[in-house]
Amino acid sequence: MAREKLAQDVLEAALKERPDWKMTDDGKAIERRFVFRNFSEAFAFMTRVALKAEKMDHHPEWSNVYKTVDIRLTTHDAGGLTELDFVLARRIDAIFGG
Ligand SMILES: C[C@H](O)[C@H](O)[C@H]1CNC2=NC(N)=NC(=O)C2=N1
Repeated sequence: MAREKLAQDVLEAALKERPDWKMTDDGKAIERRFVFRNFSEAFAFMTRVALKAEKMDHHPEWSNVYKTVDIRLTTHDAGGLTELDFVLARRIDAIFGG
């Protein structure tokens, strides 16, 4: 899967398909906050995301405080957003949505 930075038009189209994510850092990353009922649910979600990310060899930047998980996606090798970030975002949304 491509680890090259996405062109502006492709980036805008990809973002439209992930309405819950917001672009940050001058278009270098996308971010979303996930809130759960408790820590156990938040951590279970993180475990599922971690396994998926490891399979993709593409890893989130994230933090967890109690029942909140903040995720930032960017491709370090490319210094910006690539197809991999949007594929991972879609998979994360699917895990969250059940
Ligand atoms: C060697 C290995 O494939 C790379 O270091 C991978 C690992 N996970 C990664 N994750 C993210 N988010 N960006 C990367 O550029 C990246 N590179």
